[in-house]
Amino acid sequence: MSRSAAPILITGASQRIGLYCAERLLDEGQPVIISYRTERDGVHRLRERGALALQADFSNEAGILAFIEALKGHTDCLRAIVHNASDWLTEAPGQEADAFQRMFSVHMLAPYLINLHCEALLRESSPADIVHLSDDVARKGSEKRIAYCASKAGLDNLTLSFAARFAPHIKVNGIAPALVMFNADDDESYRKKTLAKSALGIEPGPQVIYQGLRYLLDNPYVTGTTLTLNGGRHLK
Ligand SMILES: NC(=O)C1=CN([C@@H]2O[C@H](COP(=O)(O)OP(=O)(O)OC[C@H]3O[C@@H](n4cnc5c(N)ncnc54)[C@H](OP(=O)(O)O)[C@@H]3O)[C@@H](O)[C@H]2O)C=CC1
Ligand SMILES: Nc1nc2c(c(=O)[nH]1)N=C([C@H](O)[C@@H](O)CO)CN2
Repeated sequence: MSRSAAPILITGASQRIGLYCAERLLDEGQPVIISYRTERDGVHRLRERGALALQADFSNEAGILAFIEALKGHTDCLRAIVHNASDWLTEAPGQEADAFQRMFSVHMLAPYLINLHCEALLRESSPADIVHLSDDVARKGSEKRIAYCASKAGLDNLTLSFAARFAPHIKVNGIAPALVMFNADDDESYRKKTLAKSALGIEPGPQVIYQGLRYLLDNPYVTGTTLTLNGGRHLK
């Protein structure tokens, strides 16, 4: 009896980019598992479309390990893992150490532990992929989000190490976007200033991330690479 298609896990898919990519994968008949931290309309929509939604908070080791255990209770194989979950924290006065710990946990410890504990599930699928969602800002640093940026730079390094460790069966790549989509509370001044930072000057929307994800999933000869999707921000 043929095995049903192995699911793709997208973390942090209750809204925005993760939700968009989960919906596109479902459109293609791809089974999807998501993690979410907050019960949002997007989670309900994905469940209605047949996705498995597992609640998880990656801000500490216990939450990450609890998610891994829950995931293994639902599947023994994975086509891919997309590490999308992220918190975009600034250094709030007096909260610096907490911010650093949370950024490290969500952007580095969670991908690290999930990759190590789920390697066997990925080896049940061929092809098999890991994709880390990073940030173009890791290229130059960020005075306003020091811990966020450092943790994304560390994530880029995890891409290199896991690509070497898991080859040839599992490909490991990253996507480093600059502005993809604004947040609802971004004011006109911020939007104008941000759009001016790239050569192309647009807010492209989440479809550009899905195009990058599709490329990485479909291409058998790419590993240890981080795709830059930044509108030419490095040219300004
Ligand atoms: N949007 C953009 O323009 C850009 C995005 N990126 C990167 O792309 C990815 C997607 O971006 P975007 O869609 O804007 O991301 P969001 O800011 O919408 O975050 C995605 C999800 O991460 C989840 N999350 C946050 N903290 C935790 C935690 N401690 N444990 C578990 N889940 C958590 C949230 O879950 P919940 O809502 O359920 O609480 C949220 O829905 C991110 O990695 C981001 O850094 C990079 C550059 C630009
Ligand atoms: N987790 C998140 N990371 C990032 C976000 C976001 O909304 N959530 N947004 C950005 C910005 O778009 C930035 O690239 C331009 O202002 C970066 N990371």
